[in-house]
Amino acid sequence: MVKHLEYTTKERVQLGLSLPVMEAFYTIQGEGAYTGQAAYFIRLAGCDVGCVWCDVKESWEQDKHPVLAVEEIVQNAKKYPGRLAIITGGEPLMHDLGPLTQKLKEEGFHINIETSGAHPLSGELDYITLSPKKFKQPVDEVYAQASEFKVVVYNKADLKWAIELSEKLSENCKLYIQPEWSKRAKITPLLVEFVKSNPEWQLSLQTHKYIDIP
Ligand SMILES: C[S@@+](CC[C@H](N)C(=O)[O-])C[C@H]1O[C@@H](n2cnc3c(N)ncnc32)[C@H](O)[C@@H]1O
Ligand SMILES: Nc1nc2[nH]cc(C(=O)O)c2c(=O)[nH]1
Ligand code: SF4
Ligand SMILES: [Mg+2]
Repeated sequence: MVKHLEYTTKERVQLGLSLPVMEAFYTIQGEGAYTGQAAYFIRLAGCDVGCVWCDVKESWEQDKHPVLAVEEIVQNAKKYPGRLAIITGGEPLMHDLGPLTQKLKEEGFHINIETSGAHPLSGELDYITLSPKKFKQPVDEVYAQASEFKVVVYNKADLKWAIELSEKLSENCKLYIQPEWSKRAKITPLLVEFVKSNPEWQLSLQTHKYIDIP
């Protein structure tokens, strides 16, 4: 019998050949060590972490967003002059990032990921931003591989939690604390004092929100 070579959409997503994309846009990285650099953001849909203060809750339900072939995602990225791609979500590690990152690499992209670390790594990633969540904690592999650790601080107790978790990171991982956006007026002054007392940590602000760009 002849084997079917055509995959269903569901099978293509399982293999990472196609991915659900909520949005993709060319902007400036607003957070962390790459702040200020032009970047093409690919926001994959689907998240099972459920942060109460998540600023993109529309991304959570995978089925509400179109599924695109990775070739199409990369063709769209290539329309812009920058060659920094940032894969975010939703939780991008819920998907197999092998085929997408392979195509991006073929086109000369440097690839960063924004992740909660709640699922194992996949694909070829140049820079891993781990932003841990109490709602579903990171797996050990992501702690070990993280380039940058970016803890969103919603209340004062989160600072103690950030220090405890940072024990699991590699020695050269950069450490950031970032105010939760709705609490920024109250929390930012605390974070300034924290960084002054703990200079191995740096302050990350969501600068894109202050200047009202995507
Ligand atoms: C929307 S998440 C998507 C990627 C991944 N799910 C994660 O949480 O890292 C992108 C970044 O925004 C941060 N973030 C989300 N909501 C935020 C908020 N209300 N205030 C500050 N940072 C927030 C996350 O912690 C993460 O670093
Ligand atoms: N400009 C800009 N920078 C960002 N850095 C991380 C973002 C994200 O939502 O993952 C983000 C975003 O949504 N916009
Ligand atoms: S893990 Fe990221 S996308 Fe998912 S709910 Fe938390 S902040 Fe939002
Ligand atoms: Mg964002």
